[in-house]
Amino acid sequence: MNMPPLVKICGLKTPETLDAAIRGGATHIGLVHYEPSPRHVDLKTAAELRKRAGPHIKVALLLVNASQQLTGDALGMVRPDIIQFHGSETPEWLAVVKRLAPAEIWKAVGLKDAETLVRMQKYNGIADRILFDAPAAALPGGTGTRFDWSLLKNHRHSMDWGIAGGLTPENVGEALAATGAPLVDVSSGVESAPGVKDVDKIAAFLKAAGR
Ligand SMILES: O=C(O)c1ccccc1N[C@@H]1O[C@H](COP(=O)(O)O)[C@@H](O)[C@H]1O
Repeated sequence: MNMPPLVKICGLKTPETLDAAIRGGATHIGLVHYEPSPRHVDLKTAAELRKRAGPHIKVALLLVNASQQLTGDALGMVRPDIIQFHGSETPEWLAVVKRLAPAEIWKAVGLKDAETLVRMQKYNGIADRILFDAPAAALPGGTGTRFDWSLLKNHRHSMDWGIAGGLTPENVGEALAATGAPLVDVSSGVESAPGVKDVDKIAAFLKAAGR
């Protein structure tokens, strides 16, 4: 029997929605610390949610082009299992953080075309996982936009990876069949309004993904 994919529910802001993700079998949750996002949580709230999540689910802290100071403060306060870099962070910066922080390093990459798959090789050996997302628009992510899944069809992955961008309870099965992704990440597809998570949609997404 095929193993179910890893599933990350991102952009959680409340204990109730965190509990729904855990109850439904999510393997990862994400906390967004990026002020322009409707899912932004301050570091105190992120630290409280991180504690509530407990040891059995992996917690990712999402940062976008954060300064050295903010990155250090955020890691010190929240102590995430994973740092998800979702901006234009360089491999050199990720390597510095990797040396200093006891956390996995994930790098989101906006998958525009086949050339992107070549360019992202610069993160090989540095990022612990690549997260393919739609190319950045007004916001660098969390916009509910899909990328062309067929770009990954015959790609030979040299790093651990996953997909994000416009996933919903309705299309996650198709996305998994098209890409064979070992991990799916959703944010706006399980919301009733921007930044407002819906516990029923969280449950439906986890079920549709096979959790
Ligand atoms: O969630 C956000 O607001 C966000 C802001 C800035 C960068 C990334 C963000 N979210 C991540 O984007 C992808 C796709 O999200 P969606 O499902 O299309 O809404 C996902 O990894 C989110 O964690």
